[in-house]
Amino acid sequence: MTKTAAIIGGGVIGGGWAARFLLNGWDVRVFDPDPEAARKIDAVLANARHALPMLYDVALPAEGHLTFHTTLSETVMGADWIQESVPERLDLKHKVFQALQEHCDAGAIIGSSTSGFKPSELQDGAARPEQIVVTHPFNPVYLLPLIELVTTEKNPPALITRAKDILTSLGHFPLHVRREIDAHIADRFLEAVWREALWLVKDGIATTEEIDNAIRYGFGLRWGQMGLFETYRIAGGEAGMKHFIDQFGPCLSWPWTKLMDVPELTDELAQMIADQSDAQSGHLSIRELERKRDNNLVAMLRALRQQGNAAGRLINQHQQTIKTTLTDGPPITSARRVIPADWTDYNGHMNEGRFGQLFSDAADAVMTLVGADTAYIAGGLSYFTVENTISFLAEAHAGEHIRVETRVTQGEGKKLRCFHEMKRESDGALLATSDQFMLHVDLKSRKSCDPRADVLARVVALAKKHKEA
Ligand SMILES: NC(=O)C1=CN([C@@H]2O[C@H](COP(=O)(O)OP(=O)(O)OC[C@H]3O[C@@H](n4cnc5c(N)ncnc54)[C@H](O)[C@@H]3O)[C@@H](O)[C@H]2O)C=CC1
Ligand SMILES: C[N+](C)(C)CC(=O)CC(=O)[O-]
Repeated sequence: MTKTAAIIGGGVIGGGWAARFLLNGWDVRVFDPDPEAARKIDAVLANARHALPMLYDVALPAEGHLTFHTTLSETVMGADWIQESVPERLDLKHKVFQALQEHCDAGAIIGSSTSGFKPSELQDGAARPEQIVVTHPFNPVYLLPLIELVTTEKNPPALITRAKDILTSLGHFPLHVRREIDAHIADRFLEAVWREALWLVKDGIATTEEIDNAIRYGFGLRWGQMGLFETYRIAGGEAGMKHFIDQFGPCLSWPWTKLMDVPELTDELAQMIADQSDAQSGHLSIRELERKRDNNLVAMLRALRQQGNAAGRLINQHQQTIKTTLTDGPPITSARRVIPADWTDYNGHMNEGRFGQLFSDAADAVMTLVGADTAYIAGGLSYFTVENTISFLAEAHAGEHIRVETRVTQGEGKKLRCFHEMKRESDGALLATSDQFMLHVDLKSRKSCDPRADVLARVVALAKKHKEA
């Protein structure tokens, strides 16, 4: 049964949560008194629909239904997950929890997006404190995996486990913060870095752009794949972490940083920062900046997927849980996906090599269907493509949803031949075809041989069925 999420507060963060749930097949109800809320969520959704599917090599589940509601009761009634993302004011959050707990199921999980409040502060005075946890996301919520799940001893272990499972099923990485603390874990770092940056601007040491350059050309790249401690472990050389601490630890008490001291945010300082930021990025609208950020994030995350590391490993694991059903056809829908931005080239369209990749993925699906799957290959038998004729019929672009339809045109002995048609989902346009001829091989001798009897029987039956249809 389709699950339902209730989004309370549909601003920057609520919109991101709505997109994450919707694109993973949940129905989403939104409550936000702002008359502009639907328009704002639409804009976030447009970004999410462009970016999130590009992360995966398979199609995401069918989108859920999005509805807007004028009462809190209608929004939360029967919802499985309620995500509060109203402005960062404790009195407002208390008011919202009080009102929604009058109508929501006692078994529903209530997550708060709060950047800084501790869960015990949120639970204070609630009718059912055990339902309320902090689920602190990172912007853009639809792309960044981290959710800081902060709990108290009032939250039953079963609820915490369920919360982790649901977040994981959405492609998130739930980091369980077991001991609550103001601003959780990540925002404490972000604040420290931000404080230091404000000093550097105020003291005229660096502009906003120079500070951003110091991050994006250097340690920002390191942090994205190894974090802080693993990076510093390497920086200690062969002697490792202990040597690193001995060498650089004393610097922490030298006057390298202003540490806890916060510059007064006078109008003058705020204006200086705003002016520098305008000079740096004012030529792009917020939507253009978001699109640029999202495309960069997708490309970086896909690179991490290829290495099977950090957030990339998580996305690989999430993809395994997305169900794709292969049927005999004809035709077999052998691939369905979105074209990622990093598959396009200097001509502004999908590069020819990626057409080959897609047809190769389609052939893999046919192999799985006949039983020549990963276990079969690990056992030493497989198929090799020996001939492939591709016709390029129309351009394909980043963000387009496409599918490959395959007919098995020959299946006898060692021979397996497929005719693939790549189509655009939106209008059914035929983008390319591939006539692919494969031979069954023994991976040890690297010579052609007959398939295992059961695989051969399926290949023969499939070819017969497709010929007769
Ligand atoms: N913006 C960010 O980078 C991040 C924000 N957060 C947290 O997310 C929460 C929301 O922040 P943003 O989305 O940035 O704020 P926002 O100002 O963009 O959105 C807040 C939304 O809540 C709505 N709202 C106000 N009162 C409401 C009520 N009684 N019921 C329902 N909706 C109501 C507003 O109309 C607005 O659309 C805050 O707790 C914040 O700390 C967490 C992570 C990152
Ligand atoms: C600025 N902020 C404290 C609201 C930031 C966050 O909470 C997380 C983020 O997305 O950077």
